[in-house]
Amino acid sequence: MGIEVVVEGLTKSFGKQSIWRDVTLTLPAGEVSVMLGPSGTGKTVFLKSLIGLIKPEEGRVLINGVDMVNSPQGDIYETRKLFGLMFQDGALFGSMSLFDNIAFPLREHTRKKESEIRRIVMERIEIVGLLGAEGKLPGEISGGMRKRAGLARALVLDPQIVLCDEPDSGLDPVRTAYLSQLLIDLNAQIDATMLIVTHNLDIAATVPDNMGMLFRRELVTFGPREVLLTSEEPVVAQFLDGRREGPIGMSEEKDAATLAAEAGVPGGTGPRRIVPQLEPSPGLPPRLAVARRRDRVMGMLDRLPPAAQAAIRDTYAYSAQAPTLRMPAAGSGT
Ligand SMILES: Nc1ncnc2c1ncn2[C@@H]1O[C@H](COP(=O)(O)OP(=O)(O)OP(=O)(O)O)[C@@H](O)[C@H]1O
Repeated sequence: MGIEVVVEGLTKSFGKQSIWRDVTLTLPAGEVSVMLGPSGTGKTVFLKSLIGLIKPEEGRVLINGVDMVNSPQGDIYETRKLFGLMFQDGALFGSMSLFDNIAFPLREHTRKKESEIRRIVMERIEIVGLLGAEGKLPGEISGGMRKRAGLARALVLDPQIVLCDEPDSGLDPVRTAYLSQLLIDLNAQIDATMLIVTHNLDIAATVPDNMGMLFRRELVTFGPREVLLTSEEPVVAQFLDGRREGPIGMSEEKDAATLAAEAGVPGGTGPRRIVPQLEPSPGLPPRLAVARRRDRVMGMLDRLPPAAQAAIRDTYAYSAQAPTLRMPAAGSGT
């Protein structure tokens, strides 16, 4: 099972530029979480802070008792091996075949024999639906395939925590839908704790158990998906409705005059409809996180806003009756 990630009071700036302050949240073990936020709000910096690649000035990131901010480098390096990382561009080596790209972490960080490496790599290639493409170079395949290869590479060291930085960037809506299904299938197969950074509203609506949002140097909210999806917080509502009216401007924040001029412009289009979360593809095991999440969320129900409580009750009433929202299995063309 994946490992819980506890973030406490994390604060980061670069020189005089404050990125975010006092970020506190817990990524529950084995569940899928999404971090939303307008461009430039420090989502990538947040991911890098979780693995100890960027040092926040204050706060802690606790993983299995190791603080990824303040522990000795050796402990941070060891704990980093628990992570699988998928970067925006797939970060593949252009001169290596997909097979060699995906095998790279195994050859670099383990002493496994080539036969064992082959078995692991082919297994991960199958999980991400790239069987048959393993001999190709990254330049010979589509952007969606490169992303899936990046995901396969993130999986070879059996990570217990998977971080994906904008896995949908550059993908069309259909490819993004396949990718959403792949992320849920992956969670069912490996039960890892997953954090996905994205702007994509379809991924946000259908994939995560939990959602958060960074804006104006703060974590606006983080919790069960129903909390954010029913939130009336202006920045959350604007982001989820994809509107221009609201606190988010072209350069992240609008000035007071623009906001005042917008006062009175009708906002959203009424209550948002919450679509059901995706289920694993047929033939895959159920996600173990589902039962754990249900117990966890029901235990905190009376502390959540009324709209979120109602949505959570609906979620579980719905899943008891008709547990199916599913994309076809990923094909090799995406
Ligand atoms: N190593 C660094 N040194 C100085 N500033 C940095 C560094 N890394 C990131 N920044 C700054 O931190 C801010 C947040 O960047 P980040 O890439 O985390 O945003 P983001 O929310 O991931 O954006 P996007 O959604 O556009 O990818 C930016 O202003 C960026 O210039």
